[in-house]
Amino acid sequence: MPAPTRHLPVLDFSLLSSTDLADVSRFVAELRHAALRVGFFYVENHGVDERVQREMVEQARRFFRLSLKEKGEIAMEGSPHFRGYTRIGETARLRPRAPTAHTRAGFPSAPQHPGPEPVAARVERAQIPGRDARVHGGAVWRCEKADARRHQVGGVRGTVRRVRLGPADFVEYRYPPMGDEVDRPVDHGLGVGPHKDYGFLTVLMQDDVGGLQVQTADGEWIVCIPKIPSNSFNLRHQRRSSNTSYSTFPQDATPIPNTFVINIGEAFERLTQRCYVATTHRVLNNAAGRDRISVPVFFNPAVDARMPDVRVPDDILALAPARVISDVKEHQLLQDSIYGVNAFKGLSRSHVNVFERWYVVSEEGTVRRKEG
Ligand SMILES: O=C(O)CCC(=O)C(=O)O
Ligand SMILES: [Fe+2]
Repeated sequence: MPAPTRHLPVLDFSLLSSTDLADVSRFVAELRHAALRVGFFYVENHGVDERVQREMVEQARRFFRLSLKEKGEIAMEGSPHFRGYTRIGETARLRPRAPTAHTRAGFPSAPQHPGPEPVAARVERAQIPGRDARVHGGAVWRCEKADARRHQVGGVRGTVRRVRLGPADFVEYRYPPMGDEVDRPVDHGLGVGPHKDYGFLTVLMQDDVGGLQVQTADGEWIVCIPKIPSNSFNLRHQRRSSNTSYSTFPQDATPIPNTFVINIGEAFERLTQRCYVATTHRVLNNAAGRDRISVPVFFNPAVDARMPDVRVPDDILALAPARVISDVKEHQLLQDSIYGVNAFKGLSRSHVNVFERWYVVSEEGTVRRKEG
């Protein structure tokens, strides 16, 4: 098995639309390599207008600048489905030493469940000053383009299609810098601690501040410099790297303008019998003195979807990494075949206050909604 790579690959998404099949095959081969060996990669030439991306980040900034009172009106605590605003330090305040304690504010704004759920509906309809609904629509990555080609990526063609998808889960995050006087990060400096995403695929847009880090299969939190041979950005890094070790680099999925960062999640890992491993990642509060804004879109199975048992071809299984070291504990990983059961457990761990407000655990250990 080849050694795990220390570069985050950059994939040219436009190859997928090429009329030359060799381009398409190249893209698929690179995608397979990126998903198998790194679990994290950038895409460029994705077709989403830069103006829309800028507007999206601006919109998130505008949202986070609203008063705590305004944001509090759509606080997550009001939603049994873990939708809505979480303020800076909420998890840190509740469990300062817990690994889930971190310093960021978040606003998951897509409704998770169909049907009448008053708070989710309120969040969806909320009249947020300066918010332009068209930007939301435009910024969702054009996945259907990839889907239309239906290429076999590592022997799981058709498999993902057997799992019913939920609505894309759209979140805006703000990470204050270390030393922020008002929103002081917890001392360990984690904007969000080591974790794997729960679902299939995460497509992340980030501003230019940086702080996202990736853990390699050998357990190191390393330098993930993008590998773009023809790009001047990377040439700068390469020159600096000529006689230094990787670890002297900033250990970030360094922002590259006009790219998205993509990673696979635990649902994909489970579905492929851990052949494609969801990569552990974290975000550090930065020392740059500026807020960082990120906008991940999570593509997940529907909450009530059952993950099928899929036979992964032997030649693909043979490519699976023999051993992956991760800061995420095994027992926190997808154990249940119903996707939503796992997602619920994860959300309950991260948002203890929301869980305690809406749910009780019976003596036998079952969880149910509180009455009234
Ligand atoms: O903000 C980021 O860069 C990553 C966020 C993240 O990993 C998550 O919310 O799952
Ligand atoms: Fe994540």
